Amino acid sequence: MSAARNEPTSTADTTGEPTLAEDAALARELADATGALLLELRDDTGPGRDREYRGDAEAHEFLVGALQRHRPDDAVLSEEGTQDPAPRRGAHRLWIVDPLDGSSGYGRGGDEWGVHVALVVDGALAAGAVSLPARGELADSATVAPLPDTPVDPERGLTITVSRSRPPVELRRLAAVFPVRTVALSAAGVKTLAVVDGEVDAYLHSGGQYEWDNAAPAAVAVGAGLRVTRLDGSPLPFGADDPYSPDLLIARPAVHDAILDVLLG
Ligand SMILES: Nc1ncnc2c1ncn2[C@@H]1O[C@H](COP(=O)(O)O)[C@@H](OP(=O)(O)O)[C@H]1O
Ligand SMILES: [Mg+2]
Repeated sequence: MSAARNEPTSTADTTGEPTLAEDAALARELADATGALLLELRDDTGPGRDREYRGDAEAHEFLVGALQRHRPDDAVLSEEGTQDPAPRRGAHRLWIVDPLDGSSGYGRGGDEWGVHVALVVDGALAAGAVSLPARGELADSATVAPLPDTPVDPERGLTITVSRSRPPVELRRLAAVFPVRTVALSAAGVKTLAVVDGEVDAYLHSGGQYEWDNAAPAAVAVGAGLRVTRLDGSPLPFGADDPYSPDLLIARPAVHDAILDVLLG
């Protein structure tokens, strides 16, 4: 992909590190630009595996190339990049990106796919953005609107979004305590923004994922005041040699507490 595509004009301050707001703005602009590339590619190709593979490869090439130009000193972990941990081990600043999350749905032609761009500083999530181009949604950790921490209504129960292909086994334990309605969606960013937008109460996943699947969604969710943890209540891992990420729960604090009370009780 050519470097002529619209990219942010801001660059890192050479006298010091970019601010979190600058990093969040860069994440947003690169997620948006990568999403525009994927929309164009989608419109130029027929549905199927070829579109899926080209989407993964071309989005990766564009996004990682742009990050290297804007933040040349930073390390990058991309789903489509090298899996060798040596170049990123111990990095002070590590970008974790999924150039195309929900790639099989992208190949088929639905709207449940997105672009994830996140920054981890010294092992802690610092900034991130999620673009859902086919849904016209774009959110970043610095400017996302806060979600009110409304208490759980025990009569109404909880609406929980889950993987379309791999729904979590924990649902059964929750359904024994609350009325639970599930909303199956593809792609981690799609599910997370459904929580951020207040369309559902929680996103629950178990059975595995990778850091690129949840880093940017988690950053946006935390920016909106949501709580993001593993199902045992511990923080999500970021920057490990093995990017496997076993499970997660994303919800506003009142809902997060109510769900963990059941799962840990
Ligand atoms: N059990 C599992 N093991 C590995 N990856 C998983 C997984 N469940 C979900 N994922 C990944 O998490 C992302 C969202 O999945 P889902 O839509 O099922 O919730 C997808 O990323 P990709 O589309 O980037 O591969 C998918 O591959
Ligand atoms: Mg993914």
